[in-house]
Amino acid sequence: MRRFTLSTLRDYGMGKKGIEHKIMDESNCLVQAFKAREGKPFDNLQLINTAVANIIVSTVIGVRFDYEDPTIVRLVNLINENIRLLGSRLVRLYNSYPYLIHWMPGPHKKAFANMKEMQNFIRETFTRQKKELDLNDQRNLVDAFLAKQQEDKPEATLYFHDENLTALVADLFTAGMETTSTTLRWGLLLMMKYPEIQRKIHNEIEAVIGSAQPQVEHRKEMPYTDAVIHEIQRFGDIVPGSAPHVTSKDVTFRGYSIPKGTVVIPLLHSVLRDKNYFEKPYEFHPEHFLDSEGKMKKIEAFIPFSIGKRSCAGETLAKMELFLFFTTLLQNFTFQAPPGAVLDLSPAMASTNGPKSYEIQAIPRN
Ligand code: HEM
Repeated sequence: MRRFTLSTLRDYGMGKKGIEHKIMDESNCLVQAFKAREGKPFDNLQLINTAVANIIVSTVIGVRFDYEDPTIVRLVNLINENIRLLGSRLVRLYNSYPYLIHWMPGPHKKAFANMKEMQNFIRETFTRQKKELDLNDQRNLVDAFLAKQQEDKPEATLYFHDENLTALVADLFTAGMETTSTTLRWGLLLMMKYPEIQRKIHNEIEAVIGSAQPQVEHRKEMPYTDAVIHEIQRFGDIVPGSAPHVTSKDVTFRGYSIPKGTVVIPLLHSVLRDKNYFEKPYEFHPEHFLDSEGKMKKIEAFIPFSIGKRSCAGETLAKMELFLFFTTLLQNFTFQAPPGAVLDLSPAMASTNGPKSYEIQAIPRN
């Protein structure tokens, strides 16, 4: 399924110019939506979520939605609520002792109900294109999946069944939306907190891009902005426990024997905060990623997408989104905190590490 997903996402634009243009267009829509706030304080959660969701939604089903469209708003709200519920104390306890907690009332019940609702919603809204399927003109990932269903091979019934289609689309929407938008929201919060860093990015944008549209090829000429984006990901540490894995055979690791079937939780958090690699692990310090000449420095402990065979399938897409959305927003705005606002950099409680809700002022730069 991973192989199918990666190659199909690639066929429909991921990692190509096509997706770059989609993100550039979406960044411009986001700029317009921010401008409509006229420099007044607002919470950027819904707008950033929806803009980022549009990229993965359009790759999977080939359409984009306006930011107020009830379909995308509902999708984003369901994902957000689940991310929040899955991080609650009782759900964490449930994950360790499911048999004990299962019958008790609590957020785990709501999380299950929500997941069901999301799957129904996805089934009804996003995957009902069987009737329109033209095998000679496959338009997106869902079409490609439905075409596989019709092949005369054992995989067609083993893997490419309707239930897996719904699960795959739900996973892609969740993985593709929440992570990138949370990182961008950390980024804007940090820009308000550290105006001098924001100023340096503005200067680099002026020197390298001017008033042109930011493109991925600008990144190699913008080491400071690149270093800041890396540091946002390191400091934000948004998936501290990666995804749980299970050993597929008995393993001996550094003298410890781990039997087959053991759940292993790789702590990306401890690597992203390793003082052997990062001079100031608990501070926001973009210089971690710059050498003495101000050039980008590669650090092997920078692993926010995890590593290995099952590392993030959307890494290339995510990096492109982070650079284009972030740079386009900073090209157009100076971000500042509303008067009297306290900028809290401790994460909110959820299954990913997102910032606590905050208000921001986007002051147009031209
Ligand atoms: C800043 C953004 C992102 C971060 C930090 C991130 C991080 C991660 C991490 C830590 C994992 C777990 C890897 C493991 O199990 O070892 C993962 C898995 C995954 N991510 Fe991302 N991700 C991001 C964006 C995206 C995007 C945009 C997509 C969209 C296609 C995506 C799709 C996936 C998928 C499909 C998996 C499961 C891979 C598998 O199990 O084989 N991610 N991601």
